[in-house]
Amino acid sequence: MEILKIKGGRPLIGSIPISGAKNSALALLPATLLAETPCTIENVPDIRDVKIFVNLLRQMGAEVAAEGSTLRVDATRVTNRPMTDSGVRSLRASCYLMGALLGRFGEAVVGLPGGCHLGPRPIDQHIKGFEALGATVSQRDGAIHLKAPRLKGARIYLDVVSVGATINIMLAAVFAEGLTVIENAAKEPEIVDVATFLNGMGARIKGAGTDVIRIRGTSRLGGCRHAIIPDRIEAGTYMIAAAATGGEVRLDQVIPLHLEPISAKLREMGVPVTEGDESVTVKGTKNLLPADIKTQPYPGFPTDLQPPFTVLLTQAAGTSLVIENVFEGRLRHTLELNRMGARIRTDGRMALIEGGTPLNGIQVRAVDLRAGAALVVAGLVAEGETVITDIHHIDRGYEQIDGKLRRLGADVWRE
Ligand SMILES: CC(=O)N[C@H]1[C@@H](OP(=O)(O)OP(=O)(O)OC[C@H]2O[C@@H](n3ccc(=O)[nH]c3=O)[C@H](O)[C@@H]2O)O[C@H](CO)[C@@H](O)[C@@H]1O
Ligand SMILES: C=C(OP(=O)(O)O)C(=O)O
Repeated sequence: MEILKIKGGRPLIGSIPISGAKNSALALLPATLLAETPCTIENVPDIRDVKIFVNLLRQMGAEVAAEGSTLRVDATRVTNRPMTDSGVRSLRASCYLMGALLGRFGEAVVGLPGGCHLGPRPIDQHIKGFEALGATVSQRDGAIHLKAPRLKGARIYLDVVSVGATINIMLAAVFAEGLTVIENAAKEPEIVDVATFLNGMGARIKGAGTDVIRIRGTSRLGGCRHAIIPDRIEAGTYMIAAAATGGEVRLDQVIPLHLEPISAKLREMGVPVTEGDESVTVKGTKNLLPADIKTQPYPGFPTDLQPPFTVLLTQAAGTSLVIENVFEGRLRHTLELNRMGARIRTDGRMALIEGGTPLNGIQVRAVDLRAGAALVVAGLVAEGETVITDIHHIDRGYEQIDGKLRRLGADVWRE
């Protein structure tokens, strides 16, 4: 089991490129199952979740060839088989096999998805969507069984704004007869990326990025070439780390508009953020103001950046409030941060963070992906050496985190 060691106290200085978005890549890979000819996907992040998903595609009979960060996926010889192994159960995005296999074969057996433990993560809205399209859905032996001899377009209102349900319904609906309308759809940039990819394959999807998405069914899709959008969560993590260490960091290959919820919050705290065409620069300040964070679906403040942002708030001059509106169990990182010297009190979905608390390097455990990212930021700020265990969680979503941090002058290594 690898660990990360960080000697804190050095400001991050310099520039690094941001990789392709995890949450796009993990939806585009299953989307390739819908194409009759090979797809080429550029800017694929080299992260653990992608490797696991590529293995799942290979298990199903797809040919996947990599050249640098470009993947060529030929899913023409894929056969439908129950997908229930540990890879499926370790990924949240494996739930997209339901929509993609239902769309392609009219039936699917897919194990219940995994992903970060953030409290309950139901899939009732995915199922509501599949049923509205005409599928029968049942759960047996830890797997979802779906069947629909013919999918028919329908009007589907999501009771909660869900990234996963929006994408899954899009995947199933591209071959549904007639018009499917998703109302109260999620608006994340990754959803727009998936719709752009599917449209490149020949699908007819309109409205992605708004809360009403219209999908007119088609009978065939072909492969296409597509470059994944930059990972706004990876970028946001480094923006936070730059601010927390009082450094100056330029992030290249980003879409500044996607980072606006984070840039706006940093500016509110007195941290200058400047935007180029495809870059953002964050300049740390000694006088960090406190701020309140309420996580929301896009374009609100992203839940995935709440854990690392909490660390920044421990360094502000005053008390800050965090309200985690998306996942009820996403404050577990605060326990480890308190062991490092933070003073954070939690109550349900709320955390009250006392600012101006020095952090000390100790051994801590990454309980999930972004809790792990929070500990990395804490380690960069802390006095002394921080040892982070269970870093396989961090590797799920950050490409070469130690290498990128070293390029910015951090004293961090993997053992
Ligand atoms: C692989 C991937 O893209 N993961 C992202 C995706 O997760 P994921 O797609 O799982 O998150 P959702 O947007 O679906 O979840 C949002 C909220 O809706 C609830 N819900 C969701 C579906 C459902 O059927 N019923 C239901 O009640 C969830 O419990 C949660 O409270 O979006 C989250 C919210 O931006 C991010 O944190 C994750 O990084
Ligand atoms: C919650 C996350 O991922 P997943 O949905 O894949 O568990 C995340 O990326 O922070």
